Amino acid sequence: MAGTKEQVVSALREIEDPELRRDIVGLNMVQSVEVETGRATVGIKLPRRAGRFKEQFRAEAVEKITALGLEPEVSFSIELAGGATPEAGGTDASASNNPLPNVKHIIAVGAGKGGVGKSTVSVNLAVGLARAGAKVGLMDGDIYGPSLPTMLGTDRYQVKTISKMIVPFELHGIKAMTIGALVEDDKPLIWRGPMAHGAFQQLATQTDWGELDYLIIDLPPGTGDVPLTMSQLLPLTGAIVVCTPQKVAQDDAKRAIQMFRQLNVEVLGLVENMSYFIGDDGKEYDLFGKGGAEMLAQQAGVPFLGAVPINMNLRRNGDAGDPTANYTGDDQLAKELDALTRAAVHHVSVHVMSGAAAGPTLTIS
Ligand SMILES: Nc1ncnc2c1ncn2[C@@H]1O[C@H](COP(=O)(O)OP(=O)(O)OP(=O)(O)O)[C@@H](O)[C@H]1O
Repeated sequence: MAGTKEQVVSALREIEDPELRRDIVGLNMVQSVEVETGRATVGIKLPRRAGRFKEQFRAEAVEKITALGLEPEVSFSIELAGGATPEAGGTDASASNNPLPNVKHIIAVGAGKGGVGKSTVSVNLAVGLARAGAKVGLMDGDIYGPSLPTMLGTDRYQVKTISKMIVPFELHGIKAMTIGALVEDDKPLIWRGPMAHGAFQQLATQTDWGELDYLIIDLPPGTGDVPLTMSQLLPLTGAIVVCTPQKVAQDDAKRAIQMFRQLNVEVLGLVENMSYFIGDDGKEYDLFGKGGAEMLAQQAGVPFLGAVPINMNLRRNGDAGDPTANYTGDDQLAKELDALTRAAVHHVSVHVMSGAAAGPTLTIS
């Protein structure tokens, strides 16, 4: 006897999204299933991200339905909810007002407090994503105190422009640009509101980023002009907030989460940096009280992306402008950074799949 509708649904549950590692029924991709007179008609709706898996899903669905003794008819649609591309969070990355239409995901890395490791997380996330095969750009949005010239070693290179566009540095497998490369060394960077806006805008839109899977933006600490400019200018996928375990850092992180929410930017997750220290005796020391950020994440209802320990190689390689060495010279550190990268990608995907976030809608006057 030919299969029933329930059997078709349970067969479709065996088809897994290769990126999210969840089944297509659980991910709400299967929109309709009809079984009538020996024929199963299935409608599958894919978010744009998953469009490339269409033929793979079709082949699997056809095979499974045929095995149930039914004639398969499988149709697909690609989701562009309300004209917005879920790939760019709630905002419309294909709209004419998007200055970076060739960038799939823009992720800001912020912190309520200075010195907690925002730039360290930004750089290592960017390099980690690139090492996993993504096309990645890293923009130093910290226009007041750029760290990327040191952390990436860009000070060894000259900035070039072609047709008035800044050519980003290509190093450590990523493209990068920083205000530090455009101004004189050691000069204090004092920007009034409109100038800060202009500097950020120029870096974001006059750098020739080309096609990117991810553009990571390292923000200045705190809740000032730059995040506002950014949320007005760019269709962000979301933001990652970095904090250290101490109570004061968490209070500031709470403010940063609140700020992103007010700007209508999805908080993709919280990272606890300088979480603990592993001594030469192999013991773990919780210098600052590990675990606070995870609790804060729970309270604030945001994902916890992971903990990065205090690690001397991380500091040394940061000072030497060699982030690649974090992934090649210290297995434990590489494992921790890889886990962080994977968690970030996972939460980007989950957020994009949900298509839930309303993106920034303000425009610059
Ligand atoms: N987990 C860590 N282990 C060891 N050193 C670290 C770690 N995280 C950051 N550092 C070091 O601490 C210093 C400050 O880090 P970083 O510049 O990333 O912080 P930030 O939050 O971006 O600072 P700012 O507020 O100045 O922008 C750097 O020298 C960096 O190498």
